[in-house]
Amino acid sequence: MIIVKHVTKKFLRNKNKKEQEEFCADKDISFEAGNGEIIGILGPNGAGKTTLLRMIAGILEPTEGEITFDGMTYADDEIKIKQRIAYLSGNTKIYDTLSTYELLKMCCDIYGVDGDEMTKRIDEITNILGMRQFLYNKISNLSTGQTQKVNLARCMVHDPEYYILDEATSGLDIISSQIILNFIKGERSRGKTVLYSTHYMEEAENICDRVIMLNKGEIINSGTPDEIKADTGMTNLRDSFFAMIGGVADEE
Ligand SMILES: Nc1ncnc2c1ncn2[C@@H]1O[C@H](COP(=O)(O)OP(=O)(O)OP(=O)(O)O)[C@@H](O)[C@H]1O
Repeated sequence: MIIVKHVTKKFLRNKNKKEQEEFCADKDISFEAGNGEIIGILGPNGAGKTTLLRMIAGILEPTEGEITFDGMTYADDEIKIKQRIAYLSGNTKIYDTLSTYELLKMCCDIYGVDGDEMTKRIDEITNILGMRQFLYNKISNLSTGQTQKVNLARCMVHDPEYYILDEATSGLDIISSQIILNFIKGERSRGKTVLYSTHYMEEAENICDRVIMLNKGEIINSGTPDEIKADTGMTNLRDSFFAMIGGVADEE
């Protein structure tokens, strides 16, 4: 289980040409994600989704608050946590002069997955994500969707317990998206914990057990998609979101 307790992240931004000001990218965020659950982190551009996931992945340190993974914290158990998480970020650069196979082998080396276990794991991942056809091609020659599959594949070679997925299906066609969504659902049924940020409200409604809706760094609602729809009197999450924020507004 991942527990996020009163997490805040403050950054400095330029107020004008001369002055800087502090602002909260995430403000007092608390939620829990249990084993066998997919939790959607939803919100518009700039809502604070990536910042939140980067803190949960141990890349950014919260200004305030605490994050625990089955009781472990980054302060005491950083290596143990990092051995158990998969973090997929929207802008990860991968070694594109390697082939998919070479990259997966390198990731296996990093996580200490070797011998028969490595062969089995690469084979499983290749089948699940449908990568057989381009396994030995250079990553620089792959399409956007194929590259995104490689990106997901490289963070799961160690059979992680917690998935932190930022825009996993961004830019993918419906077939590639569905392969990734099916994989995520499969991992949920194996008891894994999945945090899943997306702009696609319909997708979230489809796969998430619960969603956290963020706007301007704050949780504006959370619950099952059905609870949020009932709460706002809407028939879909997209309309619920607009109902909660009172229409379309400028970023602040
Ligand atoms: N390192 C940083 N320094 C200063 N400001 C930052 C930094 N990282 C993010 N921000 C700001 O924090 C706010 C939240 O950004 P974040 O990337 O978390 O939003 P997001 O919900 O993931 O947006 P998107 O959907 O556009 O990716 C934005 O206003 C962004 O400009």
